[in-house]
Amino acid sequence: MAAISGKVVQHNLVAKCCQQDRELSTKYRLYYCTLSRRNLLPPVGGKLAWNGNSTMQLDALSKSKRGNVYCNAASSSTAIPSVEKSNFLKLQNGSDIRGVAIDGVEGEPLTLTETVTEAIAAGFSGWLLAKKKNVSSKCLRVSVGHDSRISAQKLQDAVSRGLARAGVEVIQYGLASTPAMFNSTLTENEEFSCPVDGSIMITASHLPYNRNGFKFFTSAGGLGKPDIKDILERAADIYKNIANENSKGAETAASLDVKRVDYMSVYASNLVAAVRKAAGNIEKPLEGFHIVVDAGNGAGGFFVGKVLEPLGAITSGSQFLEPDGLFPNHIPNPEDKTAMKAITKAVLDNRADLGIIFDTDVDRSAAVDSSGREFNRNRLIALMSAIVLEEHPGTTIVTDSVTSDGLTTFIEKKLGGKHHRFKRGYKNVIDEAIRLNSVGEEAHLAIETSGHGALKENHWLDDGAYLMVKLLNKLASARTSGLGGGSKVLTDMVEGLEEPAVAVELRLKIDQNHPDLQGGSFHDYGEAVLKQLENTVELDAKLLKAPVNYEGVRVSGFGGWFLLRLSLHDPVLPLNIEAPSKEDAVKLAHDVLNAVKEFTALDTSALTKFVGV
Ligand SMILES: O=P(O)(O)OC[C@H]1O[C@H](O)[C@H](O)[C@@H](O)[C@@H]1O
Repeated sequence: MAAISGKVVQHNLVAKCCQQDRELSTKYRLYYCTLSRRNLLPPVGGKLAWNGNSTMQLDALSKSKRGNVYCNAASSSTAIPSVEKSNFLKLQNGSDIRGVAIDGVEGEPLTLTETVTEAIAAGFSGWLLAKKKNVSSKCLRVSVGHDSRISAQKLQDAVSRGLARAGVEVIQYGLASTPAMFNSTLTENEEFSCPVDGSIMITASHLPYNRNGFKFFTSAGGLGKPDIKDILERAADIYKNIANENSKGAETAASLDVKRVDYMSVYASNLVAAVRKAAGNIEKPLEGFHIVVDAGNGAGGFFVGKVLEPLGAITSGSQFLEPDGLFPNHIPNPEDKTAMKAITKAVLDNRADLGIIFDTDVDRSAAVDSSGREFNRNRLIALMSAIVLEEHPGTTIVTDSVTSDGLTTFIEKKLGGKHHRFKRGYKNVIDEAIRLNSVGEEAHLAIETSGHGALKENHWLDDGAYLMVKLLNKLASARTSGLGGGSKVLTDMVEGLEEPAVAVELRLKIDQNHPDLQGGSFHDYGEAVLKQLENTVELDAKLLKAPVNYEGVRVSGFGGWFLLRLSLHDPVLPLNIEAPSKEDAVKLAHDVLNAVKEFTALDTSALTKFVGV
């Protein structure tokens, strides 16, 4: 790891100067930075040494609440396998990176090795540097956090090494939530080394324990698909060098100095402040409310001790708050039926006023009222829309494509807002809301049935915890205005939302190796299936194609609707059906089956089973 032992230590020291640049008054800045750079000594025996005095002086001047930690600079001393560029590109999952980080699951070979991770982090540094024109890499700082996965520590160290290669200052947050990581690019607090120039969250959301991945942020928000591709291309280019250096690891291992900051406390205190402010600056606006949290052993446990308790809530009965990357209790996912059952049971068993559940990295959430009624999917969107439309009458609510017709009626007829049903994908929904505002259409909420949601007032931060803060504000303010306690105020807000008797999602796989693809991509094949369905629908008088639709084929009929579309990530066509009865749902499913049955690479068995053929 020659480069680490030389360049990294040097860069790290110089980066430290840049941080001091931000902290020190002009008078001292030049002196200390010049001093420490001057005292940098050349490599000795494969390692780099420097005169500790200047660093100590700098450290003494720093008021950061942090500790210095040392990662092993080299990950291994064995030969590192080569990785093709195409394999790097396969790690892209929409606007995230996802891969296998733990070996041992049959058919799932390791793709996110430490060296690959290092290369990706170095690729991000390169991308960031290219964005921040006229800034030296040595003046960039990047925060790194992770969820509760068992590969988290290993990848955090690898990310840190990759960043440090480029001379970027690394600030580790340890266990953190995805929204907190984005927030660290916006927070103005030099004591905590904020704002950072970029941020990396190590997470694979609700996926199985062996997976992991990365989300990247700057103050402009989460990176988009083209940025991720750019980072992976850069990573593929750098990989070979890193692998060569890492293969020499044992002889040249050195220590990498990174900072550790308890940023989750800063982030959580902002949430506490938001609730206090909304309640008229009351210290404990939730006093007497019993609220249980289910963190599913992900990163959301902080919400109990750092948010609810300081606000005065009783939190007994909260469960699965301890991080455990094997997720032994249930999948941390508000879309998962078992997970929703678990929080509902906790609410009922504890006679709590409200239940809150988060996904692994806390960018998604759902709630349960005191009677056990779930606020997730369309109902959570209805509730959030009611809250936001009280504050911003007439505003547009942007949602994903699988939202119900009943939700549109509720938002438009009952709440007097406008429902803009867009595409699936939290980033698509948020970007669309930002676009609408930029062309003069006011939109304050972008939210998905998956439990992702972002508000304009919160910098369009995709934040499950902030969604829950909006519910807490409502509880607290209802009581202040004498409307009584409990979660009835929330339940009343979704009164009138029409809900279908049947709502299903069937996921139809495309076999990518099937001869019917004729060497083409699953994407093209999926598009051909959709075109065929569209043509069939046009000839059927009982079916009506949605006049405005942004993805797939959405059709009304038999008192309900269906949407067939391409998955954002997988060779899959998800089919959503909602209908007033099973019989009507089956009729809709039948029409889809008849239209697509000639596509032999499409696995329609779920559909066949549903229609009972
Ligand atoms: O298109 P699908 O396979 O149904 O996946 C769509 C979903 O993928 C991820 O989970 C994203 O975080 C969601 O924002 C998105 O809605």
